[in-house]
Amino acid sequence: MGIELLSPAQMAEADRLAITRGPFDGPALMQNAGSAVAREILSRYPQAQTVHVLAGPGNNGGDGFVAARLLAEAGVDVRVHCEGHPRPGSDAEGALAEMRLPLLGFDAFAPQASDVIVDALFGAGLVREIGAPHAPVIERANASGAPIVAVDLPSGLSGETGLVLGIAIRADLTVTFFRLKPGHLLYPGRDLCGETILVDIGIPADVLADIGSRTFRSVPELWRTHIPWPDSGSHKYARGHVGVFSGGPSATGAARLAAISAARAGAGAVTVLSPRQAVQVNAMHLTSVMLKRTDTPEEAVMFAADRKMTSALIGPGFGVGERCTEFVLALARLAAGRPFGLVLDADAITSFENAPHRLFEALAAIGSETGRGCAVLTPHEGEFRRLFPDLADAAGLSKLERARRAAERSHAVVVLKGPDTVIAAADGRAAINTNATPFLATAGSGDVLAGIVAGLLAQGMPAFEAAAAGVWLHAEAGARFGPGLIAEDLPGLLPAVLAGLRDSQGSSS
Ligand SMILES: NC(=O)C1=CN([C@@H]2O[C@H](COP(=O)(O)OP(=O)(O)OC[C@H]3O[C@@H](n4cnc5c(N)ncnc54)[C@H](OP(=O)(O)O)[C@@H]3O)[C@@H](O)[C@H]2O)[C@@H](O)CC1
Ligand SMILES: [K+]
Repeated sequence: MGIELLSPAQMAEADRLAITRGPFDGPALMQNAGSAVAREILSRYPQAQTVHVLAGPGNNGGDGFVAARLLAEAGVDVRVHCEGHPRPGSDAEGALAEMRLPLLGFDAFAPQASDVIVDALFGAGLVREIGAPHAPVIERANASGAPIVAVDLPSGLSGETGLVLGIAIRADLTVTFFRLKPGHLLYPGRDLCGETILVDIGIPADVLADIGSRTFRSVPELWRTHIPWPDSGSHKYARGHVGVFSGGPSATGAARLAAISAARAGAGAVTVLSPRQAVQVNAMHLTSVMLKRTDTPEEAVMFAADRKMTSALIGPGFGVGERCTEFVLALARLAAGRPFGLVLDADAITSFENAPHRLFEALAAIGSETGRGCAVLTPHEGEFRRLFPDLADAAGLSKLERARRAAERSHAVVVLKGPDTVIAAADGRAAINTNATPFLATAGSGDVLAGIVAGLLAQGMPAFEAAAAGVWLHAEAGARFGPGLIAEDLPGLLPAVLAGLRDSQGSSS
């Protein structure tokens, strides 16, 4: 299953290129698409009394006509509901001509819970909010209790944004073609799709080179080759040195959680940099992780240079305010002159709420050339809004696009967290993570994630890949533990997840 994600416009281009190059023309691709839908229905719902096919005015409807014909040929009672006629000369018109089943209007659509519904109203061509006569049909389908199989996308769901345009089908199964679209993975779209299966309909993969998608599913295939496995010659400082900044005496746990996570992600050495008042409490809880009293940005920078620190994490538990911004700006200056990964989370993000441009200017100076530093921001939605209020409030802008624009503006890799975490780089690449578990929504979980990313950066992993891998590793660890998970459990689960990754070189999920 390819890892590229295509917007509906890119998918239309893929169809067009495939038809131009062959071997399949438009009607043949439609035949392949419709027959995949019919095949799934026959194998999953052999007991269905009646299959209702809802067909729209475009080629999505055409897929529905093909499926209807094949199901009828297989002996299924099929009722096709449609209003209007496909565009003359379209592939859908050809599919309708071959079907030879009576066309029923939407008024005659009265499904029973024991039936199956095929939603072929709209797919990639949905361009505006759904109204009459389609909205009431969608409402009736959703209320019927019958399983719904969506062709390409649940109608009403934007394949580009994952958002609903007015009203949308709530499918049990979505059968889509060639490559997934962002809307299959971004919420609420992911919920509306039910199970999503991807079918090869004969579009050659080489059309992707012309389309140049820069959006991906974040699976190991995307970043596995950049994971920094040690070799026999690696000594501890060759595996990177991470500095994690601690808060005051009553806010030290977050830094320690992050520090141990960085170490579990493979960093050779990790130091907690602690203000004087918190040194005692940190010392009581650290063993392999080192501790350094650090009260000023100057001390931090000096220590980083002396001890060859290769990444730093600041924010978790640190405290919001001018002191935090000074540390961040000093670390950004440090990263501008050397290979150094800077991870900014929680309070390090919030501290710039009133002057985000100060942060963005500092991060711009880091640049993104090889051999220089890099920055990763790991906001949840609330923190994102503090730095990028206009993007957070832009109606109709997808999570993917918000993260992408934020990365471009901040000159950093942005990890916009949530059940569908998006990782975006300033150069336009973006990935959607898909292995999250709701059990990760627990205190301290974000500190662990930030620590893992800092640990990977310290070992020289490029920022976009390190951020994407960190999100995946964190989620995978959470999924393995399941119910009862607390953040403290996560670092200890990383070794098994990493070992699985190393042992499964070549697998794609
Ligand atoms: N040969 C191929 O190319 C292949 C294509 N394939 C299939 O084709 C699908 C894409 O087909 P498509 O481009 O025709 O788009 P589709 O989703 O059917 O809708 C377009 C129609 O809907 C209309 N419309 C839009 N929004 C509306 C609204 N809110 N309310 C009301 N009307 C609305 C729009 O009207 P218009 O904007 O033109 O007024 C237009 O008439 C793709 O998802 C896949 O299933 C596969 O078979 C593989 C081979
Ligand atoms: K559909």
